[in-house]
Amino acid sequence: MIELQGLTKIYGDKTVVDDVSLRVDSGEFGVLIGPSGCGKSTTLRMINRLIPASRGRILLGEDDITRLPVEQLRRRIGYAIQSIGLFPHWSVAKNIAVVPGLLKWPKSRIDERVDELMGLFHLDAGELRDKYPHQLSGGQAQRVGVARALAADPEVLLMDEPFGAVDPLTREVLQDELLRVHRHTRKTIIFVTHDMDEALKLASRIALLNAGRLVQYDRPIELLTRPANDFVRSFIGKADLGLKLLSRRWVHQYQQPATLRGASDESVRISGYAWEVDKEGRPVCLHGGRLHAEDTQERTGVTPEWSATPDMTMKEALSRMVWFRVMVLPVLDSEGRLVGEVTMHGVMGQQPCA
Ligand SMILES: Nc1ncnc2c1ncn2[C@@H]1O[C@H](COP(=O)(O)OP(=O)(O)OP(=O)(O)O)[C@@H](O)[C@H]1O
Repeated sequence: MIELQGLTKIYGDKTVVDDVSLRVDSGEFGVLIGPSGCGKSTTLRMINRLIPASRGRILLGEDDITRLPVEQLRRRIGYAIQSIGLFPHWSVAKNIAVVPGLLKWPKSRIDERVDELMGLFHLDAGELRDKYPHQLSGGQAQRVGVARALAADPEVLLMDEPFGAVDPLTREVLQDELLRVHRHTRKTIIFVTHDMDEALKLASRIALLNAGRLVQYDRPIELLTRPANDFVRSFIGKADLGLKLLSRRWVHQYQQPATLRGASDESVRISGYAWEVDKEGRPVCLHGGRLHAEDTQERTGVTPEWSATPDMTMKEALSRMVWFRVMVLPVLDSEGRLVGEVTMHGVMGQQPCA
């Protein structure tokens, strides 16, 4: 657990971190986000004691970090940064082993730990152990940087825009890997980014800073649905707030009972469409339910793409509705049987169930 209490940093007459208080519980994935210059990196550097705080306290578990010997702090807090900072003349293995080496672990334990971490990050130890940083791809170098930060099994991992310099595809892969490693290790993470999509994907809690002050500290869904003020609204809402929101919601939250062909004429009249299913309960086609009046085709064959599953995000379901020009998607179980439907009308008007 990391707790910041009234954390403040003043340079000259400028307060760059201003009375920030927040707590990241054990095993949580906290993300610091905000516009350039809002004080994210300065906050992280104070936590790591790379720079001293002007006021306030930082607790690591029960301990005030200013009272911990520096080598204990380095062991308990891992640090990974965008520029990676790998030593260019050291091999991958030696780079990963920096902190265990400082802690004077026996060689056999260090070797074992290096292999374990390379495995965790899908780095082929046979091929890469003795390579030098300039022989790695950007994604591989980032993995080595994060593996190095985890080498001494710290309680907390601080990450300052670690994926800022890699291409978007590699970035997504690295994000997925980090989520997997987080699930596996349950480390407490504090991650700095200025990319809202990255924050929404990774965070269990997001701290939004502006001009050194903490504006809102909340779960991603709360930030999206209950922004504390206009600054939050404009920071998250600039591009595609609605779609971001639907990327955190799931089909099963919007799912309704399907209207079947042969149901009472009244229910078919109200919904304007009905599903025809085969003997096993798999949908065969939809009668009605198209977006446009010119789509006069009465019976529309159901394909695997034109359907949803309960664990699909509503963003993807909506995208499919738009692509197939339909008002409604069948929701299928793993056997392809019709278990419900989601509708455009439901997305617009209905509060999702918990
Ligand atoms: N050593 C320093 N002396 C004076 N001002 C500093 C110093 N270090 C940082 N600052 C100022 O503190 C403010 C916060 O900087 P910081 O690097 O924490 O911002 P950030 O939110 O991480 O920004 P970015 O997203 O651009 O990396 C900036 O205005 C910066 O110019």
